[in-house]
Amino acid sequence: MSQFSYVNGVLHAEGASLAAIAAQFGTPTYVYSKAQLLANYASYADACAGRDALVCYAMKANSNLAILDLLARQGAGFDIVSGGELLRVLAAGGDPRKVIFSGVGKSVDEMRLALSHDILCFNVESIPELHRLNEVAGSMGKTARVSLRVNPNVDAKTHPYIATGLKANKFGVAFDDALDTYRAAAKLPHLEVAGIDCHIGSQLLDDAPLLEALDRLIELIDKLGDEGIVLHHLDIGGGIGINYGEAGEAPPVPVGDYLARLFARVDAWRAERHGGKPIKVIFEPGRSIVGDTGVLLTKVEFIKHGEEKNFCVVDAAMNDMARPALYQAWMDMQPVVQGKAGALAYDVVGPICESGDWLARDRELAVEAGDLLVMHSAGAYGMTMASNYNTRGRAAEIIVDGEVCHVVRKRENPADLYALESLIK
Ligand SMILES: Cc1ncc(COP(=O)(O)O)c(C=O)c1O
Ligand SMILES: N[C@@H](CCCC[NH3+])C(=O)O
Repeated sequence: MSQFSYVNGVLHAEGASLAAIAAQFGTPTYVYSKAQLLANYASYADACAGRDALVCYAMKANSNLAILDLLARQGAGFDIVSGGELLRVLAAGGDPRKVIFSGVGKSVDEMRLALSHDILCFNVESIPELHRLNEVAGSMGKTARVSLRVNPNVDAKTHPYIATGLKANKFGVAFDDALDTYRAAAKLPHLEVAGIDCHIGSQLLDDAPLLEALDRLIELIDKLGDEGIVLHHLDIGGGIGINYGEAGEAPPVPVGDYLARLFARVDAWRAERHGGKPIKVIFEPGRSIVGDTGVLLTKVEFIKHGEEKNFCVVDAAMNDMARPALYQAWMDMQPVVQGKAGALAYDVVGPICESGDWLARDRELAVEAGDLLVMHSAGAYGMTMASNYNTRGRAAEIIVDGEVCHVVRKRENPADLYALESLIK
């Protein structure tokens, strides 16, 4: 059940009116529901209960400290892609020993930082990265636990910009090169070969490609076992996609069903071919944890009737939410107050000087200047991909808990944006 619903014609987040939030805190503002966040996390945690499994929330989806803290308290680990994200985990009180470090371009400094905090595992993506990590670990007198990100060459059937498991993508080690790469890793003195991982793409509504990727990883684990390379974990990467509300969208497979199928395969393989030996299963979900946890609340500045189109100009823009501009993503927009007559087809656009600055196109909306709109399912890859283009301060972020609103990030003001700049003396 969604935590965003209309009460007496006004959209609420849990028990808080979005109209009241806009009046008190201004717009644009990201508003998140704590109950939704915890329910989404529980859909993974419950399916993992009693198993050797770890949910490493992919914090690139939303890295607000308060969100990380809430998840850490539930026992979550974190999937990070930078030293900055590790520092966020630490600042939020997360456990670095439940952190896995993904990404194709880890710097020496980032490796040092992660090793000094004894993270669970580095998800390594290339041979040069293995050598760099071996050297850095050696120089610190440490051993780095590594997993190889294997590219299983499975078609994730998602938007080409967010498919990552095909041969043409920059990510991972080719499936056919994986054994040799493991052999090379096993010889390096300051590395401990601990796992195998993959991430075939984001916004997958069906679990069939994920299960196909699992089968390919298992195939490799068997071959590695034959050579005496025994893995401690297998990491299947990101989670299931979510619905954005577009007509004709297929529903996402329920997380519990996906995990049940995945664990059934793992169990059968362990019993039949892995000699019953244990293996930890790691998940890196992002969007399915935070996507429908948040909305972007925005105010209509002007209604503009162009020659060919009607424009609803709002105070949020592509700098606040880049997904439509980047991926032509369809995001649902609804008025905060229901029941107005006189709907017209509008393009909802922001104030930025780019034709790509649109949030929604050809939507039937009954709106006038001063009205409030929300963009639904904006909790993932919204604030984390926001920029300061046009010297626009980034939006405030609020977490609603029942009727209580917590400001978990203040709105940026222009002085914040040029605080690090200086004039030539
Ligand atoms: C390595 C890695 N893990 C996990 C994720 C999270 O994916 P999702 O938000 O689809 O669950 C991503 C993003 O696509 C990723 O690149
Ligand atoms: N940023 C993307 C998802 C890709 C995430 C990174 N692997 C989105 O908004 O859909």
